[in-house]
Amino acid sequence: MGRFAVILPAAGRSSRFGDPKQKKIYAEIEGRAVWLRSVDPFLKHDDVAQIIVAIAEEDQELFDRRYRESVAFLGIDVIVGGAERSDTVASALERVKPECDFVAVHDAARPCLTADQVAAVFKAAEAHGAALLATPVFETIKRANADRLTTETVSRDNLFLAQTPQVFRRDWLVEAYARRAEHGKAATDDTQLVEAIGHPCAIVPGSSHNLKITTQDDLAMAKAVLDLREKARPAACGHPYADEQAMWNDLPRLKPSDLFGG
Ligand SMILES: Nc1ccn([C@@H]2O[C@H](COP(=O)(O)OP(=O)(O)OP(=O)(O)O)[C@@H](O)[C@H]2O)c(=O)n1
Ligand SMILES: C[C@](O)(CO)[C@H](O)COP(=O)(O)O
Repeated sequence: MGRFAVILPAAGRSSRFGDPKQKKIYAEIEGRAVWLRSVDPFLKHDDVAQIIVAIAEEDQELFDRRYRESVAFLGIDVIVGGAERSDTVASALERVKPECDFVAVHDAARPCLTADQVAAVFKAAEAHGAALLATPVFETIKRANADRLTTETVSRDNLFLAQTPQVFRRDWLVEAYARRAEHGKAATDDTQLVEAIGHPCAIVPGSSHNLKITTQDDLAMAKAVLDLREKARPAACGHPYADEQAMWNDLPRLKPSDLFGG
């Protein structure tokens, strides 16, 4: 089995979140910060050897004050990120321990990831060298001009929405970052850079529930997802599903009474 380092980019500005008092990753859902919820599913995985959280320079004092004990207890390494997401990942990559042969990158702003999804994307990365969670595009895609008038309908065949975690052989990701200047424009995710050096990345089925918090609406949605998941837990209500993934697979066909009795 590989040894995995996990990088959580958490150094963004939350400019689209629209809350001047608090960045999205520090918002709390049922008393636990979004960034800590994003770390949680990795803590359950035996092959995780290191977790690195990269925060913004201006958040250092707040982070230390609020999370010093959690960080020490969980053995998390904290570093300062950069101006763009890829700068943040590049800095974190330099801190990965030598014994880690795979690196997972997961947005600190995706708090609804599950341990089963982590296990699936780790396994695919071991098999293919690189893997990411993604969901198929189900809606009709329009291209518009600057006046917001549609000009074209784009085929959605084989189109996917990229999520995180994105997991790579360490040597591939290091090479991709070493050559990122060749890429031309800023990469919005890490698979772009790995694809650019010639390595396809395997798609592992994600879920719309693994959403990235960008706006306040997304925070409300993440709260609803986690609330639903908490209520649907087998131990909480004694429904017949012992395995969480089996329950999620069946969810579209279930009646509320199957989950909650009555
Ligand atoms: N310089 C940056 C920019 C982004 N991120 C992180 O990358 C993830 C995805 O970025 P995004 O959702 O765009 O976050 P923000 O940059 O904070 O949001 P916005 O673009 O609205 O300012 C987030 O966990 C964010 O903290 C980062 O670590 N360093
Ligand atoms: C990495 C990512 O979450 C994959 O969907 C996304 O690309 C981040 O995008 P943003 O431009 O930083 O919001």
